[in-house]
Amino acid sequence: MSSKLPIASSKINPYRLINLLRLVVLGFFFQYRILNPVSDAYGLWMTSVICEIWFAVSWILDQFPNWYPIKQETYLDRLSMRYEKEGKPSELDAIDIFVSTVDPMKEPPLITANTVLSILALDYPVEKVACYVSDDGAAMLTFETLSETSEFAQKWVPFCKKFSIEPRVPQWYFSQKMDYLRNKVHPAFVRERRAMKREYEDFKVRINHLVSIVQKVPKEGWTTQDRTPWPGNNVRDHPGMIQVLLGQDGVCDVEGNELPRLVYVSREKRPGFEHNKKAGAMNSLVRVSAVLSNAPYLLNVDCDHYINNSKALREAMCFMMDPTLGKKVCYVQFPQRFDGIDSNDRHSNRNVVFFDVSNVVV
Ligand SMILES: O=c1ccn([C@@H]2O[C@H](COP(=O)(O)OP(=O)(O)O[C@H]3O[C@H](CO)[C@@H](O)[C@H](O)[C@H]3O)[C@@H](O)[C@H]2O)c(=O)[nH]1
Ligand SMILES: [Mn+2]
Repeated sequence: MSSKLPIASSKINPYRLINLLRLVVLGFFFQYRILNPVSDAYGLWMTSVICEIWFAVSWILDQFPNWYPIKQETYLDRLSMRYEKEGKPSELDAIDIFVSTVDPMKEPPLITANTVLSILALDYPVEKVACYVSDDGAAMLTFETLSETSEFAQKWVPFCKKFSIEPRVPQWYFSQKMDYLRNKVHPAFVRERRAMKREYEDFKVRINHLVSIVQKVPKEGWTTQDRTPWPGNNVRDHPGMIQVLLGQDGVCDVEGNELPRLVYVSREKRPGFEHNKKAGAMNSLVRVSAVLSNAPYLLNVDCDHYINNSKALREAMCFMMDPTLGKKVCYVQFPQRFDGIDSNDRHSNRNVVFFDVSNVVV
């Protein structure tokens, strides 16, 4: 196969035009209603009839995209062929991944740890992945959790890569009710899986222990292991904190392979300054990552958005690094799926149409 073939393809989406049309019609209608407020019964009747007609037309317009849906395809093998030539270092572009968290009591540390593990175990050249965790809660609990996570990753990452585990999120992987031996041919798999499950349970207990300790804050505030006070003891007034946890000093996994970089960041907070929530956190991560790894691409996830497909970065790069399509694409949005939905599904999280059908790549 020629390496000149496109690595992603995309057809024009007529939906944009239809939406524009709907907006224009709706705009005219509202303008008409505002200029001619109704007071009599006939006017009210007319309004409801117009609304009904409009919703019918609108529904018909909604059907068009189904007749000619936008179709996007990625070709992972071609991406590899083009940018990962045998005997040469990979030419895939580097990606900095941002994870944000605030309050470890509302966003449990075990969830953040799982998200980070799913990132560290991604199928992408390790030297091209850097994971930055923004802690807006300046919580020592989050810091300690990440430190434990970096230790556990040294076992979890090689296990995932050796046996092509999916998804690379221990909590979800071990709780799946499926035949985990399917397609597994390695004789050591069962043994190593059992050992890894035990390791994960130990890890979970260590994190639970950390969570239980922080329930009672000492009077003088937290102190770090070297007895210095934790700089984030005052959440609203503290200096910036940056700690590289993986990806330096030659820390390798248990098989001797390198791991992606993992960095803890808690931006400076001072009273009287607007911190702009997540957007502010993302801004400071852009600055920190620019100094440390400065990758040309960024991936942004919340602490509870774990990556459920180890090839996700490659999928996105098919669009970004395609010689023709890549020039027109500025971001790729991944569809969201929800786990642990309550039985009544109050927020309609099982409805995947919004993410799967109207998902956009612009
Ligand atoms: O001061 C803050 C406040 C929030 N966050 C983080 O921002 C993310 C989203 O905040 P959350 O309150 O959890 O909003 P959600 O409704 O759960 O998230 C959805 O809505 C957000 C706001 O539109 C988007 O940013 C998210 O990506 C999207 O998943 C979380 O990771 C937070 O940890 C910060 O880093 N700093
Ligand atoms: Mn959230």
